[in-house]
Amino acid sequence: MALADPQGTRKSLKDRFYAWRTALVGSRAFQQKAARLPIAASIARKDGEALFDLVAGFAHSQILMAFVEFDLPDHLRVQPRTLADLASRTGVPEPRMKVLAQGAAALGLMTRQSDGRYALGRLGAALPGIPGLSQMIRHHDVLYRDLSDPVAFFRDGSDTELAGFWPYVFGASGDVDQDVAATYSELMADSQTLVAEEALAHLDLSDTRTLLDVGGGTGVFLAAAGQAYPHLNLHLFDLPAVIAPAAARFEREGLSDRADTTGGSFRTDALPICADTISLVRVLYDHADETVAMLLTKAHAALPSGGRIIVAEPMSGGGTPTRPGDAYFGPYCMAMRTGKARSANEISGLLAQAGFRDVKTVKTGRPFVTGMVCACKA
Ligand SMILES: C[S@@+](CC[C@H](N)C(=O)[O-])C[C@H]1O[C@@H](n2cnc3c(N)ncnc32)[C@H](O)[C@@H]1O
Repeated sequence: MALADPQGTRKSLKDRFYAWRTALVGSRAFQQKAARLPIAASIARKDGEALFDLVAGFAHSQILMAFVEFDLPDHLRVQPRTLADLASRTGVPEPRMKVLAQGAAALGLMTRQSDGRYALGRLGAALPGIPGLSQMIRHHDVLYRDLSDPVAFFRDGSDTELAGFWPYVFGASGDVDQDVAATYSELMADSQTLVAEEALAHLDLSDTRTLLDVGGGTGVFLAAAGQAYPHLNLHLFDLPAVIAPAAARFEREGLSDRADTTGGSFRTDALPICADTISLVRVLYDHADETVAMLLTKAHAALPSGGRIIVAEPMSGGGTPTRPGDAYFGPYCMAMRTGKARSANEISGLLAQAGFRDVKTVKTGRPFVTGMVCACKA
């Protein structure tokens, strides 16, 4: 049922209920009353804590950054330590180290023992074992600066530092300096181990003869696929400046007799016709819709009939926004200035538009590592 509002536009009953609920929850008088009622008080307290966590989130991230920068996981790896010990190991004055250690303990990175020494908490102990995580935290200084003026960032954001950190996405000709390529490839390779693990846990490649990984970087995903499927032929396509470490990796891992690389740019070159499955791991989210549409059309052309495409990358939650997809990868991709975090539905739409059929979203166990959408060429 729709009712007229004072401006003359008609509001649905749902919208009127929403306006009433929003005014009520935002009213100080209601908040004070709710704080005295048993169930409402517990909801209000939880909401208050959640809001405060959001308010303080940027300080939490910087405690995490300091925890990593001061190598605290390493200093605490073998034994708990006193503040004086940590202070002398890091060059941080003891009273300041106490503030950091207390903060890290509150966040689960460290714990404070009854003898006053500090140890690694479960999260802090896990961190060094997660491939690429410390490097990822370290490179956040760049995004942090880009977000330091969020009003300007969301309004315009035309001059972001992160875009310079990942210059390859601008390379229309695939023209990228070797040293620059090495810096980003290393970070990508470290973190790709997790992505490969997650993707392969939810994929069956037993029927695939040759897997072409487009934008495959230094070959971590292909090498992991090759190790998991001894019959699989591997082919990597990436910018010429990027592929040399992939060939070296295949050699090191004893995969060279069934692995090949092609240097080129998917913006200007056709994709090699060699595979019955093409994967795009963390590639689409770097690019605008037009580039993605063009790339998927090239992938469609390169596949035989019945061939398969796999898109694996962190995704927006779409209709159900998620913290990793929408409150991290969304702004991150916007700071890159060329791409965006898309939902599985948006990716499915782009795949269908490129001619793919049987488009399916694959549910992964750790969507903050990667989501996945697969489709077939008819
Ligand atoms: C975000 S990285 C992902 C690398 C790897 N798939 C992973 O998940 O670690 C994007 C990759 O796409 C490659 N790439 C970017 N533009 C490209 C282009 N025009 N042609 C081919 N590869 C490109 C980059 O060199 C880079 O290796």
